[in-house]
Amino acid sequence: MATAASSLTFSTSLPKLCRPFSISITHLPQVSLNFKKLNCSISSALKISRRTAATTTKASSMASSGITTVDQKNKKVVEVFDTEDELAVSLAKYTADLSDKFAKERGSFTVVVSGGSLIKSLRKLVEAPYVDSIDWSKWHVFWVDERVVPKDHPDSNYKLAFDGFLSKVPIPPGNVYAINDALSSEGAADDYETCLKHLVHTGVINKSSVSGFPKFDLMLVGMGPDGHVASLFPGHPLLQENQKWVTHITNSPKPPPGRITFTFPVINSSSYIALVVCGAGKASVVQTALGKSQNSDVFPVQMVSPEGELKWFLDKDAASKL
Ligand SMILES: O=C(O)[C@H](O)[C@@H](O)[C@H](O)[C@H](O)COP(=O)(O)O
Repeated sequence: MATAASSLTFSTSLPKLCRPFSISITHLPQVSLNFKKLNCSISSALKISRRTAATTTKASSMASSGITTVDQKNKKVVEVFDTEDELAVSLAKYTADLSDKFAKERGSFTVVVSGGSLIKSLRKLVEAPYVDSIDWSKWHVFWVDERVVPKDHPDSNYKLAFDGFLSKVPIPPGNVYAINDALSSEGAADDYETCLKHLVHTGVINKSSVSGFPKFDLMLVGMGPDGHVASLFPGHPLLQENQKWVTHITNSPKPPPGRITFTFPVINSSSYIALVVCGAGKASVVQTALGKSQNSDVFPVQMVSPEGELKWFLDKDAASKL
């Protein structure tokens, strides 16, 4: 495991983007919307089965542990856990399995994280058996969105991930791609996009043969109570961005206002997306996205439709209206 240090210098091999930076750490340290997929009833669209039993169960009883629903056509899986702790155990295994798969297949594993409660849900990865069994040297870590603040600021998604996860595993520092926080929001977004282009060019990040956008191996993302993902908020024009890989927002409804964010074409080119949603405050949006709600709003989370597999990790509170 990585050890704490009072001052760490992270550097990347990139001259322009993801420039080398220092941080002092005191304590250790194709947007084509497929509306056919949206608002469909789970009972009609998904094959529902118990993971641990051979019996078929009804959609209305989803809110109990170990129930998996599979939409084979759209490669969508919904799993509901009794507790967030059980969810975290399953999320760690899912991530570790994909790490093994991609490390073997392509010699690197490109992982994108969000901020928010997701980072806490990754805590089992830094425990046995995964902390010792995962080949962390193959990991390359990116942010699906970042607040444009210094890296040691309490609002920084980098700091959140570093304190809760990255400082506890031996990922090579040069494989951790933080934003250049010396730039404006617009400059940081352009800089991050140039960084991604370099890494696609050098083959670290795959490129989608379908969309032409970067194809990350795994995105681990949360969802806000308003249905936002990354920094793509309901009703915002950025939802329609279909050219840029990374864009910026200066009026985020969730503070702080200045952020960069991946666009939907990048998100939806992914091989795997784990959408991690916990808490009763998110149950209504989950119901609209996955259940029988008559709500005609289209939340950003409903625009998540990767080339590969989408897996929802829900706790029973978030699934309580299904
Ligand atoms: O920078 C951010 O604000 C996050 O990346 C954001 O997109 C987050 O993932 C969701 O808001 C869910 O956050 P919670 O899980 O904490 O509700």
